[in-house]
Amino acid sequence: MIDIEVLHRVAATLAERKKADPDSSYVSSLYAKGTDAICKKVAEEAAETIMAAKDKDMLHIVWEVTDLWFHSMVLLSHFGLSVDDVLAEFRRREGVSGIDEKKARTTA
Ligand SMILES: N=c1c2ncn([C@@H]3O[C@H](COP(=O)(O)OP(=O)(O)OP(=O)(O)O)[C@@H](O)[C@H]3O)c2ncn1[C@@H]1O[C@H](COP(=O)(O)O)[C@@H](O)[C@H]1O
Repeated sequence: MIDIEVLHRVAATLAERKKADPDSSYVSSLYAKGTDAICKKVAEEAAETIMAAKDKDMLHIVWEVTDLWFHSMVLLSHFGLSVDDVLAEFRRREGVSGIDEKKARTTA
């Protein structure tokens, strides 16, 4: 299994890029363009993931999901949120069936 620490290392780079020159860094250029541009990239990568899945193209599914995770991480970083916020939410949900969770939501 590959160590999840790569996500933390990339997240640390994304934080550093807040101080970088948008001409020399793709991530800085996205921060400079702002929330709408970052959201647009997230939507584009989600759409490209769907197209790869429809084509049953395993290599492109992995590439597009990586692009989707990456741009989602840029979005988190843009709002001062971290990978750990998402991992903590996964941990909170761990073992809770989506079916049970939905039932609890609709009866509340
Ligand atoms: N993981 C990534 C990563 N994944 C994808 N991309 C870039 O995301 C961009 C958008 O992907 P697309 O497929 O939409 O490409 P495109 O059509 O050319 O893009 P647009 O012109 O539509 O914006 C491409 O330029 C990819 O190179 C990434 N850019 C950076 N990283 C990480 O972020 C770090 C910082 O990057 P810089 O800020 O550029 O130094 C890097 O060291 C990496 O660890």
